[in-house]
Amino acid sequence: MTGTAHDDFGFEHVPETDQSFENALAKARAGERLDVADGVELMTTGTDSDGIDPHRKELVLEAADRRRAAMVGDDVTFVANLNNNVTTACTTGCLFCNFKNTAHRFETDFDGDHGGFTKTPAESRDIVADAVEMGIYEVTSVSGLHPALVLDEEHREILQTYDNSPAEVNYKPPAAYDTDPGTYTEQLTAMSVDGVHVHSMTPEEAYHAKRGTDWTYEDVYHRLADAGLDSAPGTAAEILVPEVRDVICPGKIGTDEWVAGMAGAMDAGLDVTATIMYGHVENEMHRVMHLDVVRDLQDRYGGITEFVPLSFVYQNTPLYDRGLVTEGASDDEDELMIAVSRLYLDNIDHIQSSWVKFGNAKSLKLLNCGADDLMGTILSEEITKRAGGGFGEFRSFDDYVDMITAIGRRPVERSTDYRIHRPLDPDEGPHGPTLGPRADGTPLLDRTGPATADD
Ligand SMILES: C[S@@+](CC[C@H](N)C(=O)[O-])C[C@H]1O[C@@H](n2cnc3c(N)ncnc32)[C@H](O)[C@@H]1O
Ligand SMILES: Nc1c(NC[C@H](O)[C@H](O)[C@H](O)CO)[nH]c(=O)[nH]c1=O
Ligand SMILES: N[C@@H](Cc1ccc(O)cc1)C(=O)O
Ligand code: SF4
Repeated sequence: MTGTAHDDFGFEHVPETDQSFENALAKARAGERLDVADGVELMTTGTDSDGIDPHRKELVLEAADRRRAAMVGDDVTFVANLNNNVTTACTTGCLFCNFKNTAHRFETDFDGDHGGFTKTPAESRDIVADAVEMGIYEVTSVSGLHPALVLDEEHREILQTYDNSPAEVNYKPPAAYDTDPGTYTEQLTAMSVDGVHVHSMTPEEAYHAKRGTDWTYEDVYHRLADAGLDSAPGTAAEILVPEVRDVICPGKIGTDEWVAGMAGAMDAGLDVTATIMYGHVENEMHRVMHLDVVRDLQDRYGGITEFVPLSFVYQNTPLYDRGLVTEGASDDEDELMIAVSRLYLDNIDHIQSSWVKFGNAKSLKLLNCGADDLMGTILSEEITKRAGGGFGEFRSFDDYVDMITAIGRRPVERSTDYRIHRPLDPDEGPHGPTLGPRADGTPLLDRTGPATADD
């Protein structure tokens, strides 16, 4: 629990169990499957009152670090990717989010500024083409739920029949807006430059792409894949416990819907990632219940390539403005989140340390707490920056090699699906990506200015 007392929100689920810390740790060390009570003991270090026991914390981190080495070895991986988000216009109003701008401010007859952006498919294509030319091979794209965004023209026709109650399906025609974002399929096709891997369409976006129809998630993800989608990000997960979602994102799809969306993507043959966004109003019981939902999903489908703990960036968010939180997760909480994710998720190979959320120093430390992947070059960042995070928008391959060799590990370029690995030799250089359609080892150069110094 972060910056608030346990009972502030009257939560039914609290971090109390009958298990002992010692028993939970023994199970973790022996490689036995953990249950929720074990996870809570490890996440809280089993203390009676609020606060982490520093010695016990080290024991948990050590167990997770050993598990990481046994599961995936000592390599630290990363990708050459670009974030290209299509629009910040959104109607959902999540209280942790400052990425979005209220959608009605983008309407042609709105008198005022919206402070965000919408890109046409042609603009998306130009941005991706430029980055592919530089050597990237993955584009990650997540967007607000713009009322004019639909799956395709067939979907638009269906939504137009809701003439009398367009609000019910959250639809408005593109003509109502200054900029037409096109359809999801048009955007994905536009971004599929030279076979670049397109990582897009969270379950929340897939829900938007099927609103007002009886289409299944599997249908919709099939059609998205035909348009160029290669894998789906498991954001929108936040905390997969209803009583927490009721506080931080009451307008969002529920836990069961998120699970159904991810399952549909995997049924359609796509890889997915999974995330948790923690360090706001939730407690350690919620975090471990979330891990349990993700592990169960992976048991049934097996298509989750990596788990990404996203530490809440609080500064510019409604949760902070309204006094519902006073800060984000502490260093101890971040370390234990990564470590318990590694120990609990015995069926997911890769745990990502997100340098956007943690900065260089902490993201490297987390590679010794159970994480094995250090994200990507991204070239552009809007979610964290708008929420008040200051860790920059770019890491070059040379930065990656320097950082990873500094902690005595081997830097390895990977494909998005982790199927291709290319180790980089620190004694050579300068380093650039080689796995992209136009990647010949030429170093990626920052187009956004130098990364912000963060440590
Ligand atoms: C900004 S949304 C965009 C995609 C889509 N609208 C959705 O909700 O799935 C993507 C994710 O960013 C993460 N995010 C948003 N605001 C954040 C914040 N202040 N701190 C950390 N993560 C945040 C959340 O996990 C969210 O699901
Ligand atoms: N793009 C962001 C990611 N993760 C994307 C990673 O590069 C990931 O490894 C790949 O997309 C799939 O394997 N994580 C963040 O925390 N923030 C991003 O902006
Ligand atoms: N871009 C998202 C994070 C994200 C994207 C894709 C993933 O597969 C995982 C995480 C953020 O910054 O919050
Ligand atoms: S998290 Fe996604 S759905 Fe929620 S307000 Fe932000 S952009 Fe909209």
